[in-house]
Amino acid sequence: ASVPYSHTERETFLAEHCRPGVVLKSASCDIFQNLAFEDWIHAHVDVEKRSILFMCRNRPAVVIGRHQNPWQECNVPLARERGIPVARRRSGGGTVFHDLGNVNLTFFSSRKRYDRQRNLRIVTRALRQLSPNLDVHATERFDILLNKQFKISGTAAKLGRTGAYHHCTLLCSADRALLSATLRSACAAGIRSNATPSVAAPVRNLRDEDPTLNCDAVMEAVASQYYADFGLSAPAVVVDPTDELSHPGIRRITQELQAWDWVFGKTPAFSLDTSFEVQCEACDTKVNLTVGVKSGAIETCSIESPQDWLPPAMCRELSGLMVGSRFRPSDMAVIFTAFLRANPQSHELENKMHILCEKVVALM
Ligand SMILES: Nc1ncnc2c1ncn2[C@@H]1O[C@H](COP(=O)(O)OC(=O)CCCC[C@@H]2CCSS2)[C@@H](O)[C@H]1O
Repeated sequence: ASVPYSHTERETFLAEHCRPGVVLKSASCDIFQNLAFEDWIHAHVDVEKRSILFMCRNRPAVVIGRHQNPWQECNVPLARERGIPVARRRSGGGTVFHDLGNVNLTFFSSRKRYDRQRNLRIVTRALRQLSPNLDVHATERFDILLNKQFKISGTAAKLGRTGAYHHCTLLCSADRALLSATLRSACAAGIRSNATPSVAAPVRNLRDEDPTLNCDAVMEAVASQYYADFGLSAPAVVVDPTDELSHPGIRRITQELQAWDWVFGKTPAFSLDTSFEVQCEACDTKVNLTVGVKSGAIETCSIESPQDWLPPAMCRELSGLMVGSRFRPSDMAVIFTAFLRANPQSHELENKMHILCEKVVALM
């Protein structure tokens, strides 16, 4: 299918269209819009005829792999508090952090020409062109390492029937403190599941090695290296992933990617076994929580508290109410409020219920 990438003149479009390879650069810094654009290209463009390199940067975001558990991979409550979206991509693999100091590159090609090492060679060559002394090499698992020890790029891929894409990150000047903080889970130790685990690695920014390197220079160098492979030279074409006219159906894809049911609801079944400290008459005591979650909904739940903190009957009733609801803060708030309305409690017990609700929500 032929696709007008932007509202450029017909001549320009035809010229772009006839090329065997084209570089597209996103006008958006929204993770969901950019992931939707990848999906859209994958579904609508005939990559047998020509290859595409799509480049974008995103505002801070955590991007998990298709078969991962967000609660295991990142600090979901912290991300929420900071307004950092968690996105689930369609490709497999591990979790990475994005911000405007991180460049994302997506290489679309036919399945026949799908070659991740070749794509990564384009990237490492471009980097060496900008900074000849840079020690950058792709590994067997398709990471790019700086000085043989620091990861600057991670890879994931999606193979279709005829077409495929390989996407990778490139750390230029990302916020490493925020990267570590968001990728440190608050409850990973208590989670049991067979979701794909990430492979944590020490990371570094290219800018720390060579202060002259920045995202724009890196994107430009990768684009020329990519074009050089086709014997071409041209500027990247700017595309707008919110343009429904040029990309019919893209809004719906964006909405699907943003939905809680996709990001959190698609988590492979898991159990969480954890405990938290609560104050009991000036001394600390522990409450245990065990939940089984399937398709984002709580299937089993048990709350165990010392009798003098919360009566066992109350714990049982609450656990019962939690079963069937979704593993997310808004659902918990509704349950705790409904419980207190139906069972008025002493001021002390009501206070304890609020504490319990806060502790449970802080895990979600
Ligand atoms: N932005 C970025 N770049 C490189 N490495 C990173 C990044 N963020 C985190 N990490 C490190 O990689 C591991 C996870 O490595 P792991 O190998 O488990 O996963 C990946 O690499 C997946 C890459 C996905 C690329 C897609 C391209 C466009 S949308 S996302 C993490 O624990 C950190 O140590």
